[in-house]
Amino acid sequence: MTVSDLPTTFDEPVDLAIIGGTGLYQLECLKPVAVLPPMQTPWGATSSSITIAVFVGDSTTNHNKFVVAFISRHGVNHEFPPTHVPFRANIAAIKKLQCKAVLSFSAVGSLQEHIKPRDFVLPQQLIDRTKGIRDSSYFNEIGLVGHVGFGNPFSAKFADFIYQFKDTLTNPESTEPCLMHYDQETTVVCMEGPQFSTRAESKMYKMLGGDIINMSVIPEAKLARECELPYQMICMSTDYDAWRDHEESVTVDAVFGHLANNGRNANALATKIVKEMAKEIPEFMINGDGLKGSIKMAVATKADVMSEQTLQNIRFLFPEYW
Ligand SMILES: CSC[C@H]1O[C@H](OP(=O)(O)O)[C@H](O)[C@@H]1O
Ligand SMILES: Nc1ncnc2[nH]cnc12
Repeated sequence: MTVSDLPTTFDEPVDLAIIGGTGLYQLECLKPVAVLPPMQTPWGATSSSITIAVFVGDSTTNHNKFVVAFISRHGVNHEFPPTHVPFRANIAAIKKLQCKAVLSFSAVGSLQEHIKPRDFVLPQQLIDRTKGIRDSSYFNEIGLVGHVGFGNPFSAKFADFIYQFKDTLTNPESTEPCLMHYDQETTVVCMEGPQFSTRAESKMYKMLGGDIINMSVIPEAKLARECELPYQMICMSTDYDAWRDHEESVTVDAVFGHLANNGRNANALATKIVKEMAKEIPEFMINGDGLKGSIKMAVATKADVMSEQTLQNIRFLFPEYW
């Protein structure tokens, strides 16, 4: 059976959403059972079709079916630049599919000597340096106002879960091992792009406390939080950005030079994560990681003054609240 013969609908709830970024337009470890065409949402269509894969747990556990949905952030042919990725549609689709967490992959530049190209990083903090031109909220319009807590933008429980597989990473073309970096202070800077940073900007981001830099964690992380979804980004280092004066500043060639190894490691890591989740769904996915109910409290506008259109839109995300 080829991918085009697969069903284009899937009616069961999905457990985990995976978003692939630059160089990760599909995950080989996912054997698709359905491919949904780009989903239409009140915020437009998703950036790609949605691949559905099913994993079966082992007989020692009572949980025997685990469903994963995969979306390609930039489109499968990398059509959407970071500024124009339909982030709101992507996260709304993930919510509609009833996913319980979002695992996101991203190619990043390193702002620290000890984070080498091909290392992986699980950031826990972020600095937003985008330019305010992306649609970053579902609750930022006249007639619908919401203020959502974002002090801890990532899911530490999810990161803990991923970190147990740190030894999965390999680097067969080199004697240098690939490391996974994780602590509560590790910070990703998100810039607008699409151009890379100047050397002065790169040095400033280091001074601000940045460890890695990309162009896509904002607004993805904000929107996942607005959908009460535990969210963790796995950042895959590809370059040293522009702060090292003695070296050429980052180019797309440098980034692409590491994508194959990073892609292999992403597949290996995703396989471990999904297989382990299929054996036993982690607690943070069952209880919602402390986020359940937060949006009902965060939306300040009274439902009786919301327009029919507004209600229709938020019911797409939260039919249980409005
Ligand atoms: C081609 S390098 C810049 C590009 O790479 C990252 O993409 P993604 O996060 O989707 O892996 C970065 O955010 C930029 O969009
Ligand atoms: N140096 C860099 N800056 C921003 N995004 C990136 N993605 C990969 N490398 C990057």
